[in-house]
Amino acid sequence: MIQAVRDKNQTDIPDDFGNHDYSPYRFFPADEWARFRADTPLTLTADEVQRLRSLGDPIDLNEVRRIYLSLSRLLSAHVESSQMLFEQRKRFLSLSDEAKTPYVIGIAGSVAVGKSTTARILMELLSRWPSSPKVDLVTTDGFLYPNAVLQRENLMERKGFPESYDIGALLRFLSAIKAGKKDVKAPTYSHLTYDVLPNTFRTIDRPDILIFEGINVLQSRNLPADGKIVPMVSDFFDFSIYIDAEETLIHAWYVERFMRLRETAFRNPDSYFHRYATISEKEALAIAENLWRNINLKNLHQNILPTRPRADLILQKGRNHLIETVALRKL
Ligand SMILES: Nc1ncnc2c1ncn2[C@@H]1O[C@H](COP(=O)(O)OP(=O)(O)O)[C@@H](O)[C@H]1O
Ligand SMILES: CC(C)(COP(=O)(O)O)[C@@H](O)C(=O)NCCC(=O)O
Repeated sequence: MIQAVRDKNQTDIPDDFGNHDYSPYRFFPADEWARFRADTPLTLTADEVQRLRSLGDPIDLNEVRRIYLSLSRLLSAHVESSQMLFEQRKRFLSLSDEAKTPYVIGIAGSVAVGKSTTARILMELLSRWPSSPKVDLVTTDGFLYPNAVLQRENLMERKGFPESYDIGALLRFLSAIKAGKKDVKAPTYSHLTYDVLPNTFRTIDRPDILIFEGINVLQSRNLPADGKIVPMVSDFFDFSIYIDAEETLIHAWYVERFMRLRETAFRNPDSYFHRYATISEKEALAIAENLWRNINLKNLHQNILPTRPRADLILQKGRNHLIETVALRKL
């Protein structure tokens, strides 16, 4: 069974030139991957994992042990070597006042695939390594244009598509972070109001690691007609992760989450989706299916999945959000 998944995936992800004959990834079935945790201690408790997981994500301590301890060990090795290189370069160039810059990890994947849970678990685990006590997490939804702008530009049905983000603000944010600037402001988003929060920012002050999570973080931009070279979000990344699953599974997770939100968040009269808490189950299912098919699935096909081969590491999930295979870039 594992072998079948492995073989299928090996040809599923082509190399950078679209070649399906060999893959730039090395594929590890979850149980093999789990061995790389070596003697890394489990520093999270079952209660903490429960607090960190998103609605509908059944991740437990066993999954943290199986997948995330090895991953945090690998990432922390990357962070430590980049810190060592930074110190050596500083000595080599006799630079005494060079500001340390955060190590930036990007997390990409479809809506409802579970990016937030992965990001929060990694944040907690990485902050317990001595080399990176300060880890921050920023999500790209804060960089969406406000609903008023999306409505004016007829983009409400394109929320999450590249044109719905203020990409300039996003690049300015990452550029300030990577320049080692103090107190960089990150805009915030509310799933309750389904809108960016006006004049509400988080302050990011030179963390050791910044995790930057969102559906769009591995997208490249088309070159403008004037031939100017434009940066892309991933230019600021030191490491990137794509969370992957079969489309049918993500579809089910989206719809299940929508139906559970009807029992929880949508009951709040301030929720943008409050009206969906009171309609019949059949009507609500139709709305969820429609949102999935007309917005999120289209976005997955057109803009998210094509970025998967750009990731350094791919976590492939199966049923119940359990990770079955880890693909790590060899080159
Ligand atoms: N309409 C909503 N109301 C409240 N919370 C939501 C809503 N939609 C998504 N969320 C929450 O927002 C977070 C991000 O969701 P999403 O962007 O789909 O990414 P992912 O599922 O990959 O983390 C998740 O924790 C999810 O539970
Ligand atoms: C806000 C989102 C685009 C996710 O954005 P991200 O945090 O990945 O930048 C997504 O949750 C969303 O609202 N999609 C639009 C269709 C829907 O309501 O599901």
